[in-house]
Amino acid sequence: MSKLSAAFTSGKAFIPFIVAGDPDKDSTVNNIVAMANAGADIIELGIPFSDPVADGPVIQAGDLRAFAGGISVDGIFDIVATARKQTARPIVFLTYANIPFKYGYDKFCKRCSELGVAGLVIPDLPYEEQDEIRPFTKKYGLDLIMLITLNSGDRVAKLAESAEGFIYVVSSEGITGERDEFDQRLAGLFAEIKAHTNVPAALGFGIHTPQQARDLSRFADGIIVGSAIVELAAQYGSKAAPEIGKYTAAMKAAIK
Ligand SMILES: O=P(O)(O)OC[C@@H](O)[C@@H](O)c1c[nH]c2ccccc12
Repeated sequence: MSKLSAAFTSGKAFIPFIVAGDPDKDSTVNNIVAMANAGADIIELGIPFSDPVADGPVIQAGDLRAFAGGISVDGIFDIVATARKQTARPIVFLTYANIPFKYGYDKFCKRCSELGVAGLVIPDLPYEEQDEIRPFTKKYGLDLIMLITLNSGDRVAKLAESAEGFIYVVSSEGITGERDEFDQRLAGLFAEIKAHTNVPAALGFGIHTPQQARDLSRFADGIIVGSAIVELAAQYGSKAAPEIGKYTAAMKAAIK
């Protein structure tokens, strides 16, 4: 079984997101280790990008802090290598398609597999263009994470059937960021996905409170949170690890 799918076997999974290099490499390592020690089941590490079309203001600000700290893709690989000495928890990259393309698909995926990065979430990679990178994710044993939204319509079946690791269900239209209400149709979307695959499906976009996480995990196999954590990184800077750890523990406890 894929390492990512296995992270869902002992209950609901909590999947926190941070921006790599926000505000520097050492802090990112500390934040990864804090989230792992606090019970994160998978860690989603964002590779900052100059044109992050799906990122809301909180994550864009994290990207800018990371750029100001001089982050690079190789610097991000260094972060993972250092974190790996302290935790074996699965890591996935959230990356826009241009980054592995420019780095070179083969070299990028090879480096990921050497460091134990288990999968890639590529929000701007259309289903029809997956074939460009899939030979390389396959070659190096990485899971290519499918994104499914309420607007996926009749593509839900083929997306679910080609899924590996886990499925990222996007809760809402638009950009990342905290929300107070969620679409009533989400439970039905999960049911539809489950009719096509046994690959676990996690929900992200807008979730920030333990109560929301608890409610939504009635039908979602996992809960993904980004902006609320990146906000802690903004507030506490290089001293954010204990705060991020506390938040992770509270969210994990809510969905257990
Ligand atoms: O920030 P939120 O609303 O908690 O959503 C998670 C999200 O940040 C993270 O998974 C993510 C960051 N950038 C993205 C771009 C597309 C899809 C998802 C993401």
